[in-house]
Amino acid sequence: MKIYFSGSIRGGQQDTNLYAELIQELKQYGTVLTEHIGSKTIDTTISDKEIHDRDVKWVKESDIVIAEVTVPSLGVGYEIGRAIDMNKPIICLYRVLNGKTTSAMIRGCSDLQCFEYSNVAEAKEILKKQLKTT
Ligand SMILES: O=c1[nH]c(=O)n([C@H]2C[C@H](O)[C@@H](COP(=O)(O)O)O2)cc1CO
Repeated sequence: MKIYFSGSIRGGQQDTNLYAELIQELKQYGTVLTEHIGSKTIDTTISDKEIHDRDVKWVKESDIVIAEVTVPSLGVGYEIGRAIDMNKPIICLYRVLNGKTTSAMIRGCSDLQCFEYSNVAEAKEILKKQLKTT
């Protein structure tokens, strides 16, 4: 199974270590196409167009998209929208921080599965349950 993991980069990298942990967990279920999202080092050798075209190609290739959407990110929202158009199964994970929840355009979308969690162990449990049945 090819997994497209989506998480904020330019939207803010405060959750990068959490993404790395989730990516590590996801590797037991398949190949994660986007391991770089779990690293704070941003690749400056490729252009924005190259990033965009590569990532859309990876979304197309993927069997499932898993997005951590706690940190609002234009890129993550865009990838989710493109994945919906491609009829991909999509799982969104988010935490409620300081009473702020995620966008209604994500939580209210019936084309994806959205789960709230509060710690990594809970996120791993959700992934285990969902990926066994996907
Ligand atoms: O350098 C990058 N590499 C990359 O793969 N992306 C993709 C993957 C992420 O899921 C998403 C993050 O978007 P943003 O940078 O707008 O937060 O976009 C985004 C950037 C920078 O926008």
